[in-house]
Formats: sequence, C-alpha cells, structure tokens
Amino acid sequence: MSTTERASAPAGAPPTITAKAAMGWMHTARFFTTAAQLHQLPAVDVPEIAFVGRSNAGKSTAINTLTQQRQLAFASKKPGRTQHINLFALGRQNTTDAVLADLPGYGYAAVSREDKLRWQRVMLNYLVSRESLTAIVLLCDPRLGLTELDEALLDAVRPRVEAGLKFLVLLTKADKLTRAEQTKALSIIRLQAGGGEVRLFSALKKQGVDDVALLLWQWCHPPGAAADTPGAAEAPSPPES
Ligand SMILES: Nc1nc2c(ncn2[C@@H]2O[C@H](COP(=O)(O)OP(=O)(O)OP(=O)(O)O)[C@@H](O)[C@H]2O)c(=O)[nH]1
Ligand SMILES: [Mg+2]
Repeated sequence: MSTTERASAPAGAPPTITAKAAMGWMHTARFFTTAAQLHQLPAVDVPEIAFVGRSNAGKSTAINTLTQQRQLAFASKKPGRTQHINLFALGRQNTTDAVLADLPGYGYAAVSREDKLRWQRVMLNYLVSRESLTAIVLLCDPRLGLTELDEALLDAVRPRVEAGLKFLVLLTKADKLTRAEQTKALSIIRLQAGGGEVRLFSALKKQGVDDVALLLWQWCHPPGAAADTPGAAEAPSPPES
C-alpha cells in the first residue's frame, strides 16, 4: 500500500486508511481452509473475524460482497447451505494479516433437533474458546430482529466482549426496508444489542459495504500493533496433521 492511500490522521490517533484501500485489502481474500469440527480448525496467529447468525441471514453473501468476489463463500436461496466453518485469508502479496470465518447458520427449521443442538454447541464453543477470534459480525435480518438464538449468542460472548472482543450487528437485506423502517430497525436493535456497533447492510444495493470494510480493517490493525499495514503480518500456522 502506498502512503498516499492512507487518510491523514492526527498524531496518536488510530491508524487509518481510506475506504478504497480497505476494500482493496478485503479483495485479497482467498480460500484458506474448511473444517466440519472445531478441533480440525488450524490455529492462526492473526486476527480472526467470525460471521455468525441465523441460517439464510446473508453471511456468505456479505463475505462475497465485502471481498468483491462472486463465489468465495457459498451463498444460496436454500437455508443451511454453509455446513462447515470456512476460513478465508486476507493480506497482500501472499502474506496473511487477518482471517474471515464463514460459519453455518443456526435456527434452520428443517434440520433435526439433535443436529441443531450439536451445531449450537460447536458454534458456542468456537465463539467462547477460539483464541484468534478478534471480532464477531452477527448478521441479522431486520425484518425478523434479534431472535432467541441471537440473544443466547450475545449472552455467551458477553464476557469476551467486555474483555475487548469486537462486536458488530449487521442488519442485512436493508434493501427490503423503506428508509423509515431502516431507521426504526437500527434504533430497536441498538437497544437490544446493548451498545456496540450496529450497521445497515445490503449486498444488493452495496449499502454499508465501504464502512464495514473500514471497520474490519481498523479492528485487525489496532494502534500500536506490530503490523498495522496490510500484508505485513506472518502467515497463519499450517493445519495440524
Ligand atoms: N435482497 C437481498 N437478499 C440478500 C442479501 N444478502 C443475502 N441475500 C439473499 O439471502 C439468501 C441467503 O444468503 P446466504 O448468504 O446464503 O445466507 P447465509 O446466512 O450464509 O445462510 P446459511 O449458510 O444457510 O447459514 C440468498 O438468496 C441471498 O441472495 C441482501 O443484502 N439483499
Ligand atoms: Mg452461508
């Protein structure tokens, strides 16, 4: 990245780049690995951002939109499309300075009760114990609002959020709402989410995309970190055999 792409910031302020540069960083995403179970996930030594939420909320589509790639993550009209934890590496020139995780959705009615409970356990375990987890993006269809399972997730991660884990509620499919409905949904979910970031997002209309890219970049490159420049960090450790 050239220094001209960096927005000017006062001394001591967090490192900052332009939205365009953040989008360029997102575009470096490539498939890293996939795992059906937690213990199969390789350890990584860079920040990891998990995309979680109900089945069909738009997690995979949001990853494709943010990375400006059509089919990096598998998106589908049919709920339950994503059944593995899929990791994507970010970073320039084949270095990796962050990882995105696309998780299977929860609450899909057609799945057996045992499978639902099994997945909820795996996901909560991941969210509570994954060391590299730096941020959670909870995708929520504002027409449904935060459901019981979303609330359970919020409760489970609250201690980690209080300890510094970043948290963003992304209100997806905002194109389905009028302006007034969008404003109302924002204020309701802000109250429900109890502080923290809440943003409107539409993959269809590309609403909120630059903003979210910038936020994710900032979260992965906090001030004072060894590598605040995309591409400067070590690559993740290889999967353990
Ligand atoms: N109108 C509209 N549709 C969207 C948007 N984002 C996603 N969708 C649609 O919502 C459906 C589900 O999207 P996915 O990205 O597969 O959802 P997911 O959360 O990954 O679903 P699972 O993998 O089953 O958990 C697809 O038909 C998408 O095209 C959006 O911003 N606007
Ligand atoms: Mg998916």
